[in-house]
Amino acid sequence: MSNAQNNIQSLATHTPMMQQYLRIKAEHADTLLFYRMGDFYELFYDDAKRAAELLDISLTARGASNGQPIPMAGVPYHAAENYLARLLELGESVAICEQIGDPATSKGPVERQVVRVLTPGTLTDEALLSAEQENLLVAIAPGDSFGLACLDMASGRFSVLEVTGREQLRAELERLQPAEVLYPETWEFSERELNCSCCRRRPEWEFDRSSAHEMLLRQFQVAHLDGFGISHLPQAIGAAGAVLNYVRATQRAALPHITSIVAERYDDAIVLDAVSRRNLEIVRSLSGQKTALFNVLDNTSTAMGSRLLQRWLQRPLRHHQILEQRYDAVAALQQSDYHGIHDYLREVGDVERILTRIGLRSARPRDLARLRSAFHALPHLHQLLQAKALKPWAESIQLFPELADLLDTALMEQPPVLIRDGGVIRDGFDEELDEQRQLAAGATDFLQQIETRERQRTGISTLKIGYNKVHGYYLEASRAASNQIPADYQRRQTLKNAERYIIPELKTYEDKVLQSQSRALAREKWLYENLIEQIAEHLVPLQTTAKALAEIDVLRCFAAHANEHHYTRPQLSSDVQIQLHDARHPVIERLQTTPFIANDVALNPARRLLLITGPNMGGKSTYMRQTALLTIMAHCGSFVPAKQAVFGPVDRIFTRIGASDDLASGRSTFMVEMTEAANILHNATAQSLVLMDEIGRGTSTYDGLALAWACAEALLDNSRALTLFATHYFELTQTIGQHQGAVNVHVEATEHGDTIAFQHKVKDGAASRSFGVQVAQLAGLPAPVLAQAKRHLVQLEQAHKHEVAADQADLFTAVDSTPPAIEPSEFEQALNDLNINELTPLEALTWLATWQRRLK
Ligand SMILES: Nc1ncnc2c1ncn2[C@@H]1O[C@H](COP(=O)(O)OP(=O)(O)OP(=O)(O)O)[C@@H](O)[C@H]1O
Repeated sequence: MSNAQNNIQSLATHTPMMQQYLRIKAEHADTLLFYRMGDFYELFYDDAKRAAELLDISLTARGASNGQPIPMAGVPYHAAENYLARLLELGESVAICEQIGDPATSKGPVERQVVRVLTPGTLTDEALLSAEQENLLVAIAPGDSFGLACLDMASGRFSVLEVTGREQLRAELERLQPAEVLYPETWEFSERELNCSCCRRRPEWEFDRSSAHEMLLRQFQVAHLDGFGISHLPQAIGAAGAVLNYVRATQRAALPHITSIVAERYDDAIVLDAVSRRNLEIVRSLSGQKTALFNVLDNTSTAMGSRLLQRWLQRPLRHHQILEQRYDAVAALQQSDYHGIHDYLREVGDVERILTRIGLRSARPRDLARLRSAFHALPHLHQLLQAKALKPWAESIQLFPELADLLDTALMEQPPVLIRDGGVIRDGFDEELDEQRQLAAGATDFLQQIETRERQRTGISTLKIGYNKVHGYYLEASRAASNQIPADYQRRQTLKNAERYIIPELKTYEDKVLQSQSRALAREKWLYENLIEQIAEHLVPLQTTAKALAEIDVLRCFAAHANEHHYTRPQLSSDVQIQLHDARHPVIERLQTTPFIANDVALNPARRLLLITGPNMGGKSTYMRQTALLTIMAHCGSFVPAKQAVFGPVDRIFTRIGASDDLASGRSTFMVEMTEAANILHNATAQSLVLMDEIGRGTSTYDGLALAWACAEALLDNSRALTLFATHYFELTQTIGQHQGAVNVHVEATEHGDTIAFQHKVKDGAASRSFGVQVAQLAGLPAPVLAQAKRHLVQLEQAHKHEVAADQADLFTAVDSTPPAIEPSEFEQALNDLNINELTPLEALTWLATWQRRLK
């Protein structure tokens, strides 16, 4: 039991303020409570210890309550955002408890209330969010299938989906990368499976379908859910209910920016399992560096465009009609002034998130300033999007001239960050505000007149008027001038070198200044809220506009790549195939300084398995990966780096690339490899693209070869998937390579003496050798080890040949049996060079003894 819980049992023994704290804390047991005390947020007891540790701030004590010192840690109110961001990043949630009563009129502690609970998955504040990434809250409703609901709180995008089996669930979680996951408390599983650092058990009733249904109807103010196409997804509706329940509880406000919900169908997109997503380095690279496909493609103009590009890459669509529409748009944008569109989109900025803050009434003055520049950019953008193919987008973009006017007249040119101190609304916008401001300014002028007059009266040239919260307005003079102070001055404060005085006249004007200032501020806040209210009335068309702008941003980015890097419009076909002419790897061709060699790919039912052989470092993996990446790009609507590209239907992409131990789940390299292969063999269909890289290498040669052989056969005969199968088992070129539907291809390399040159060109036919030893030499393996390896290689190849001859089986005959040239060892060379005829017996013995010593 925590200290706080202990303490609440004996509330009466605490100070009144601690009683209030403990009562509020009891309702927020799992969250850190930021308790407002004047200019600080303070944390007490266990919260204080935890925050002190996580934030590296000092842990002190605040007085005592119930006879014990109270552990306390605090952060200044004005710097709280930084601390909050760090805590949320660490997966913590924070309840913000503000003073809502008036300290002047309160008896006992000022009334306080939790106004918001910040959790990693429900953030909307600009300072707490990363502009580059979506921040998703996902709820899982387990049952026969898994219902998933996913809310991007910062944009209001809400979607549901149902998947079957844990593998699909894992793949979706890998795609979504949620910031926070909710699940019913009765669900038995390991949180590790959820791929999220912040998992929360929620009461079962929050997932109840019928109350979820009711909540959704209320949220969208509709009579039934048919219009959203989610009625047939009962599990997912339960999950959506859990999301809404949670967000309501944490935000403590209406959620007007969540205006619809969409059903995603699992089969609408090319399915990528969790492993393949990671291996293909689509959005994140395995090394953590910015070398994923997304990093190369992302030259969007807005953060909302960049996030959309990630979403598209994570979920390549199978719907050819939508893809053709996107290709048409990219082609039209290629011909348009896409640099101009880029510049205007930069003016638009992250409208998507600003609109959410407008909806939640938490927008800041600079949000409105950015919205104003967006409104100014809209007519220009509209003008630039006149091409026929861009009509669907142009029609969704409205111009909002009346809101642009409103913001032009209402908002200062460069408003401050916060409305708190005013200075946001322009002069001339509101008569009453102007009047109060003039009064405040007039009184301030008068104060200045008093200062000048008093300087003359007293003869103290340094006399000046100042203000602080405790003493109000005062006149300050240096201590040296104290003998010149008139009798009507009343001393209020003594400083090291100065004295502060007040006079009755000053007090009168102080009241006037403060009153008019606070009236002006109150009026300004009211006007500001009104402004937000007026914009919020247009929330739905504004959101539609933002969505269209984000899509145009991504399509414009595709058009720029197509022009600048010679990408080609893909052709979509209803016949199963992937035909690429002169295709390049979109990432490697940009990152490496040497020229990239383009290659062809021809996969179709008659050529459904390409058995790729060739030297290490030859480019086998690159060739396979580029085929998958181009398939993904084409299915996002992007053009591709190739001279020609034709894609038939693709339902899934599977990869079995590279292997690493999965020590955490107790699986060895070989086990991981086989589990991934099993998944492919169970699930691949004739429309799947399968990449198999060196399957079987994790075990003994014959076991590995036998397994690779059997897997390739199963892919050819059962799944009939389009397969790229890279191997160093050359025996397979004679077995699988001759199978109907399979074709041998190889990456070219030429040997020059002891070294090897890679051509990286993929050609029909089988390769004969791996050149492993030569590649090892390039890698800097010590010369004696290399020489030894060459000798072993000859022995092994000869033994292998005899074995095969003995079995009279020609199946495993090495394609190239010429043993590589072997360099004599140093000893052999020395022996060879020895002229025995010229040696005395003693010299011969000495020579022998020297070599014996050396070899020992
Ligand atoms: N088509 C190409 N054009 C230019 N360079 C290439 C090409 N393909 C590969 N390379 C270069 O060769 C390197 C090795 O390629 P890759 O990893 O694909 O070889 P591999 O055949 O799979 O090797 P291994 O059998 O050792 O796994 C790449 O990192 C890249 O720098």
